[in-house]
Amino acid sequence: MQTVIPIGKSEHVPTALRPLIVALAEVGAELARTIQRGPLGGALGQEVGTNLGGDGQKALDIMADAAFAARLKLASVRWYASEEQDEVIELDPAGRYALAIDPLDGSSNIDVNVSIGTIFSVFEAKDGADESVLRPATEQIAGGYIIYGPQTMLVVTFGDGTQEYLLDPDSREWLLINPAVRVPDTSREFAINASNYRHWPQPIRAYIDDCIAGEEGPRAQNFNMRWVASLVAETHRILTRGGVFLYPGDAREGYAMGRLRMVYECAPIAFVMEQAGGGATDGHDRIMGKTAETLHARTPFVFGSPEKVARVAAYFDLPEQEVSALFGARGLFRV
Ligand SMILES: O=P(O)(O)OC[C@H]1O[C@](O)(COP(=O)(O)O)[C@@H](O)[C@@H]1O
Ligand SMILES: [Mg+2]
Ligand SMILES: [Mg+2]
Repeated sequence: MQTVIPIGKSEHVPTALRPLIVALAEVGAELARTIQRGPLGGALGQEVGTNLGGDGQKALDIMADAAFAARLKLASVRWYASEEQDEVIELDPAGRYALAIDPLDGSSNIDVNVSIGTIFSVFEAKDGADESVLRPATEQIAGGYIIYGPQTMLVVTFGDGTQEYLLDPDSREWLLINPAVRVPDTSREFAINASNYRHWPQPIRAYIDDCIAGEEGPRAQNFNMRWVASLVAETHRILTRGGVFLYPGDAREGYAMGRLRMVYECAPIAFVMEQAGGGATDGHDRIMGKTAETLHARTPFVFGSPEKVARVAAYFDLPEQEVSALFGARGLFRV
C-alpha cells in the first residue's frame, strides 16, 4: 500500500540534510517538466561543447548543471563537483556539504524519448575542494538518483536502507512510495553493451558466453539481455526486478577503466544498491571501498543482485586456462 509522505516531511531524510534533498528534488521536478516538453523547449539534445571527460555536452547537460549549481548554493553546499565542470567549485563558503553530481545521465537518450536521469552523492565538506570528494565511497552520507521516465522518481539512501519517492504529476509533490527498496535475486537478466565484446577482458567474455549459452551451457538456464545506455534506467530496472549490470574496462583506447565515473556515477549507485541488499564491484574490489584519485576518474563497474555480482567477481578469480576454456570445460560454474 502507498504511504503518501512528502519528501520534505519524510522521517527517512536526516533533518540536517532536508534543505539539500528538497533543493535537489525541486530542481529535479523542474527538469522533469523541461524534459517532458521535449522539442517545445528548444533543441535540448543539441551538441554545445565537450567536457573534460571528452564527452560531447548537450544543451540539456549544461542547463541541468547550471540549475543544480544555482539552487544548491542556497542549500548549504560548499563544494560542487560536477561531470560538466573541470574542477570542484565552491558554491557557499559557509556550507556544510560537498555534493558530486552527474546533472544529466544518459545524454545520448535525450532526443529519443528514453529515460534519462540525475545522479548525486553527498559528503560532509572538508576544508579543501578535492579532499571533500576524493575519499572512500563509504564516507558518503547520501547517494541517489532521479529518473526522468514514464514516471519521475527519486531514489536515495542515507545509509539506512534505500527509499523511493514518486513525483505526483498533479500536485508536483515528491511522495514516499517505498521506504525499504530490496533488489530481487531472482532475475535472469544481464545488461552490457555487447558491441564491445571483442574488446572485453577474458573473464567478462567468459561470464557473458556462459549466459548466452543458456540451457546448453554451464549455467543450464536461459538469460535475457537489456541495454538502455542510461545508467539510471538500468539501475532502476535492476533495483525493481533484479539482474546485473556490467561496464567493464576494455581494450579500446581510453577505456582501460571502462566508461563510468567513480565519484558521481559509480559511488552513489553502489551506495543505493548495497543499501537495497545488492552488490557493486569493479570485478576485484567492492566499489564502496574505493577512492577516486581524480574527479573524473573512471572505474570498471558491475552491480546488481548480490549473487550475480559475486559470480562475476568469481570469474576474475578463475585460473587463466579455465577462463579461456570453452564453456563446456568450465566445470566450476555448472549449476
Ligand atoms: O554508449 P555506451 O558506451 O553504451 O555507454 C552508455 C553509458 O554511458 C552513459 O551515458 C554515461 O553517462 P553520461 O550520459 O552522463 O555521460 C551511461 O548513462 C550509460 O550507461
Ligand atoms: Mg552519466
Ligand atoms: Mg551526464
